[in-house]
Amino acid sequence: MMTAMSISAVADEALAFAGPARLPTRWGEFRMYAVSEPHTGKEHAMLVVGDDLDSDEPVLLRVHSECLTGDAFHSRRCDCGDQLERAMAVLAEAGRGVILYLRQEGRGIGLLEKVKAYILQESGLDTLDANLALGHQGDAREYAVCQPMLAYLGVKSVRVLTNNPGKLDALAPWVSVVGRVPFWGEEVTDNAAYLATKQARMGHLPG
Ligand SMILES: Nc1nc2c(ncn2[C@@H]2O[C@H](COP(=O)(O)OP(=O)(O)OP(=O)(O)O)[C@@H](O)[C@H]2O)c(=O)[nH]1
Ligand SMILES: [Zn+2]
Repeated sequence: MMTAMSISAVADEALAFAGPARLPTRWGEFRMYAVSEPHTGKEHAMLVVGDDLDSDEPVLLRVHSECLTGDAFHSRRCDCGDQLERAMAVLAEAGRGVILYLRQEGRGIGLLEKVKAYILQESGLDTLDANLALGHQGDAREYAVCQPMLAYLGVKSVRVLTNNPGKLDALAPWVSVVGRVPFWGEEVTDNAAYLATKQARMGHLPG
């Protein structure tokens, strides 16, 4: 949950937006925007399909946190890459929707620390305890930047593709969250324990 201070910190900040540019994909054509956050140096992305995002009809929304290992390398330690592909397929099929791709790798701890966490997991810790053992929060992500990103697109109400109720709570102050679309990636041997831990210890809803 964001504090009022962190919400206003982002709202007051001059984000830089570039776009839209065409992004043709195997699922269909998206419009892509880049969003630069000066105070962190992070560059987020927005993928958009369809029009009239500012109408009263809720927009399908996926808020996806960066996972280089899953999204780019197709690692099966998690379900992130599969979720990203499914989100692109669902939105392209629906003909209207938004993906906010947030550069908060490793639930916000960064790639270096995530790899350290993976090594700890190889000696028996689960995904939550590995973060804690390294002195991090279990989930260090924050979603305040979603507010100006959605406002830039004119999005007023959303149906969110997620199994993480925390994301709905995080978005609720800024946009009308009218529903949730249950959303998960493929479960395989290599990610089964990870998915089980998310449900048992991190508040995730079952698929
Ligand atoms: N620290 C850490 N981060 C991980 C690990 N596995 C995946 N991640 C990161 O977790 C984030 C994705 O979070 P998830 O818990 O899979 O899913 P979610 O976004 O909370 O929920 P959904 O919307 O239902 O997908 C990405 O930033 C990944 O890089 C891990 O073992 N350790
Ligand atoms: Zn992942």
